[in-house]
Amino acid sequence: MYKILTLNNISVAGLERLPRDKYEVASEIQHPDAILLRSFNMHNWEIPSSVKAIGRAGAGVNNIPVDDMSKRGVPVFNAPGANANAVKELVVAGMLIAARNLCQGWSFARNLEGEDNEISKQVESGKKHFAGFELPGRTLGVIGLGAIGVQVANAAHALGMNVIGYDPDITVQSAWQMSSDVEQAAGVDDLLSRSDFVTFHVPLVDATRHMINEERLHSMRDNVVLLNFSRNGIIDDEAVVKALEEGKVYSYVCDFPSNLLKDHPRVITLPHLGASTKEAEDNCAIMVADQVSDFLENGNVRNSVNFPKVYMKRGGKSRLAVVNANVPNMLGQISTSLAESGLNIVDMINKSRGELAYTLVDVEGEITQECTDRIAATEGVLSVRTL
Ligand SMILES: NC(=O)c1ccc[n+]([C@@H]2O[C@H](COP(=O)([O-])OP(=O)(O)OC[C@H]3O[C@@H](n4cnc5c(N)ncnc54)[C@H](O)[C@@H]3O)[C@@H](O)[C@H]2O)c1
Ligand SMILES: O=C(O)CC[C@@H](O)C(=O)O
Repeated sequence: MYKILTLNNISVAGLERLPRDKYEVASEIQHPDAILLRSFNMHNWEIPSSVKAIGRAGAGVNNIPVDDMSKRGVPVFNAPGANANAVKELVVAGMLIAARNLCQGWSFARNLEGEDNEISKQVESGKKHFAGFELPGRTLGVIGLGAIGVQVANAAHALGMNVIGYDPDITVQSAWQMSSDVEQAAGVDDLLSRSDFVTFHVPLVDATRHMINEERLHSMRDNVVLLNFSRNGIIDDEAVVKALEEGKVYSYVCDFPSNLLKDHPRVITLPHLGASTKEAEDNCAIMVADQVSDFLENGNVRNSVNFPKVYMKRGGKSRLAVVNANVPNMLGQISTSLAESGLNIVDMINKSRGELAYTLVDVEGEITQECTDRIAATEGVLSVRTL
């Protein structure tokens, strides 16, 4: 029986992929084999030594100590693209909400008082304060052209906007999926100087932290609208509030409320709703549950942020899964240990990623505890499992 600890609400559609005869799933459980989570902050939280895999039912993994997990030989899985449509829809909504002053107008309407004919008069005299502008012909800058950025770029283009994108590491897959009308910016500064709206779809890492600061805000067009559905920390919020007060920035729409932002009249904060649709929650949970169970049961690795992609169809009687340092002669030592136990190799795959290497070996006979202990004791081996 595998034990799965959930640290956030994970959609039932995903949990149903873990059958009860093989999996015990709970939000409190001792010695879990794997953890499923969404935004729970795992930094400064003691991850039990029994954990063999972590599944993030979402895209961003900045809440998980990925480097520490790599040192322990534990793969971290995520769900690339599974919530991209949900975020795209919210970005489009955010542009419209900002351009048409919908929050301010709604708040005005909700506070109207008096008889209906009096309300009608206030509506006609007050609405001039909420006049907005339209999207076609305006330029949207998209920073980060991965699963979400590409969908946002295509949707904005379909709405008649000019779209400029920047991503130094765009994948071939993203490039294929993106409208050929999306223009490539020379860099962040080039994009910022030409955009009426700027939206961010990058992971939070050292290189993206405070990518929008006071200096960059000055280089932007007047009345720019900023949208941050990526992560708190990518934009220097204090600098944006200053730029809003100076009239440089028109509106700031983001998914990360704070005391500084939540009551500002030109800031619209939402409670981290980007991925909060039934469809996205189901997609993410199904994807990570499948990936984690395939790893626990078969050792296969799909969509890991720290492990190489490894898939091997089951053959032979038993399977050995070894995580080790990516140094010479590990494979030689593993196969020697198997040979010393009289085990014949049926199939084998070995892949590396950075400092890690991962091997699956199918053998004809039963792998003994003595054999796994010998492999586990080999210098550079981080973990060994028989499956
Ligand atoms: N608000 C939400 O609920 C929500 C939901 C999903 C994702 N997110 C956030 O959005 C981020 C992006 O998600 P995704 O699914 O598109 O991820 P993704 O990995 O598909 O795309 C990220 C893209 O950013 C690019 N990138 C990295 N550093 C860059 C830089 N310095 N400049 C420009 N581009 C850079 C990468 O090359 C990649 O193409 C996630 O990491 C997460 O933090 C938020
Ligand atoms: O789980 C969520 O609701 C948010 C997920 C989102 O931030 C992500 O990075 O995928």
